[in-house]
Amino acid sequence: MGQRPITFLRQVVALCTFPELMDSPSFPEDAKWRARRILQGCGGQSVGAYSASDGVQCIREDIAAYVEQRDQGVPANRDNVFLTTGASDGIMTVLKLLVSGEGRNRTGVMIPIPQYPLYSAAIAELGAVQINYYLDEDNCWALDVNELHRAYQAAKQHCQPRVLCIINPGNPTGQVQSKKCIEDVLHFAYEENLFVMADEVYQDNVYAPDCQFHSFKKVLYEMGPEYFNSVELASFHSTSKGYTGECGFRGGFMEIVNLDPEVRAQLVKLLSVRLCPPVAGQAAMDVIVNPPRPDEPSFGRFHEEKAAVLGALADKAKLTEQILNTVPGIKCNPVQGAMYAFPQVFIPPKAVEEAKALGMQPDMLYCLRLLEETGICVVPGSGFGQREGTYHFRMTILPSPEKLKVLLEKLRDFHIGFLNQYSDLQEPQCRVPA
Ligand SMILES: Cc1ncc(COP(=O)(O)O)c(C=O)c1O
Repeated sequence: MGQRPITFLRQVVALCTFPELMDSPSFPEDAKWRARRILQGCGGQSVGAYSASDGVQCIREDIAAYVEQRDQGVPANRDNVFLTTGASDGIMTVLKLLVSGEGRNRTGVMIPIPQYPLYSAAIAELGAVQINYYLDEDNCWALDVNELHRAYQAAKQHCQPRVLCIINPGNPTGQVQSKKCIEDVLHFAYEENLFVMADEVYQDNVYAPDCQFHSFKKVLYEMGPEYFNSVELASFHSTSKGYTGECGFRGGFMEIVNLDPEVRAQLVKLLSVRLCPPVAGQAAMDVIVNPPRPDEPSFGRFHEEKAAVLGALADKAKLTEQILNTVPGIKCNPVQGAMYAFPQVFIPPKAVEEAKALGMQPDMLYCLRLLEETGICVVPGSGFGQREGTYHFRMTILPSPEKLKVLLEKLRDFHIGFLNQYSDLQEPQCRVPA
């Protein structure tokens, strides 16, 4: 998408992978210092060696310190931190750990709809029961605790709901949940004895001025010791998102609190089977949790680059929402965070009929036609789940502002042409009130 890598991160990883560069004057001392420390942490002094299965110890310490600072002093312990191969690996491993039983005793996993499809795929692979709870599109994709109760009660008839997954900020929906909402969710999890999986990979991607990222861990702490010492919570982070976008490094971590020691032992065994996450990815994760400090030489450049990426993403989030909402028959909620817009599109009944005759979802027909006519690739809402009778697509806000504008204008022309072709001259209308 043309985003330039954060220099400091690449410098540290380059030094770790090719330590001869330590002698080069082109690399700043703070990058060398971090690389030396990481290499010392790797028993073999090389990122080409396996690390401990739960990750390089000094990186786990840096992560614990970062989480503690992020959460304004809420204690974090490196023993609860596990490096992972991207967040995906952590999410899959935790689900694997939690799913068991047969028939009515099979583990049920509550997931948001729309969801990031890793969850439905993992649930299918593990043979768990998927329990859908719907996000409220009319309320900026907020999570309503009444909907959690509804989904839980219905599912209890045929499985054992044990896990509650939340994605905040949301993919594909781009919402940032309020502190009150997180409190309600944690209260519900406490009451129903659910294991909470908080996917917080977009924690640095919050753009709306009236929104703020609240970690589930911090909110749990603020609810008091009864909650903080009992609710089982796994939170996930990654090098793939934020201002780094280093998804190819496959770096990530999870922090798990209140895990029973015997279950923890099983987790360590599961993690050990896959040896260790990529050590270069662990080094990249370390830079994110241990960036240059104000008294270090790379501080200025690092913060300039970080602010430029996040500032551009915020502008593009606004631009995407604004342009999409000028199109008749498209309604887009504010992109408060993450990296996507998930607008609702009106698909005329004639197009719906045609899609059905072709054996495909109407939004798939729409997205395929868009791809064929314009070369623009967006993902149909049916891939993420949506309320019956509504249609959406997901697009990223990642292209440069100039490119994004051109893409959105092409999309608008395509959409109007699509409506004209199928509409029988009726007024296009979205189900979501304008
Ligand atoms: C909500 C969410 N969770 C997890 C992931 C997986 O990220 P990773 O690259 O860290 O495995 C993604 C990737 O898009 C995501 O959007």
